[in-house]
Amino acid sequence: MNQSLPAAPDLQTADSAGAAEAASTAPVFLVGMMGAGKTTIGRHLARMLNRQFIDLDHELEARCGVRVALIFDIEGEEGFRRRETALLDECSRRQGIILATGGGAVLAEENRRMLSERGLVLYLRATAEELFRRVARDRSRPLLQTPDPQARIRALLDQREPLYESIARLTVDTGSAHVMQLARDLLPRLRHYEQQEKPQ
Ligand SMILES: Nc1ncnc2c1ncn2[C@@H]1O[C@H](COP(=O)(O)OP(=O)(O)OP(=O)(O)O)[C@@H](O)[C@H]1O
Ligand SMILES: O=C(O)C1=C[C@@H](O)[C@@H](O)[C@H](O)C1
Ligand SMILES: [Mg+2]
Repeated sequence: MNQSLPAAPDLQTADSAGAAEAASTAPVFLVGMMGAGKTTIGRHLARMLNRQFIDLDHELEARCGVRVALIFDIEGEEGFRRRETALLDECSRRQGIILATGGGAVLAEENRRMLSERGLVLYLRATAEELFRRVARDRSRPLLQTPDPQARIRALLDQREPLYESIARLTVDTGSAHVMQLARDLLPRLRHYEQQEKPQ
């Protein structure tokens, strides 16, 4: 398509009361499939920990001024992945943030390296059936706009599960628990991890 996306504005910096402490704390990266709960749980976690929350898909949309689906339409998945990698490189350097990645951010080896080297990778796991239930009615995910989205989810999960697992320091089965409860249960695990990581 002969259309180009607008130039990107700068990343907004949200100040928070915990900014001073967060400035020296490694970022937390949420990975997992579409519908795993990265955006929803990440937002709760950030609020509970008084950290800045960044959602990579939303940040990309804010910078391009269009939705992810339109980026796929105009530039294809390849163009989207290039933008995703560039933005991940920038955002993953920020200390103290909670970053919800896109479901396919783990596909590129370069991205996996950034994630595992720069922060704590938390994998939100769910079965293909659960994922399908959560995203079935949502039309915003271009990779699921196929005649059989459930089969697509299964195929993507088979391909990606080993990639999520290869970089995850913590894994959480999201099952049927409420997202708020999942975030609450994660707090002590994150704190424990951060204590261990602190230089003695
Ligand atoms: N554990 C859960 N139980 C029930 N519903 C959930 C759970 N986790 C997420 N959801 C719901 O599933 C939908 C998708 O969640 P969310 O957008 O957070 O997923 P995501 O991992 O960010 O997906 P994407 O990679 O496409 O951005 C939302 O409506 C959310 O409320
Ligand atoms: O799983 C994926 O590949 C994607 C997930 C979403 O978060 C978006 O990043 C986009 O829809 C692609
Ligand atoms: Mg999301």
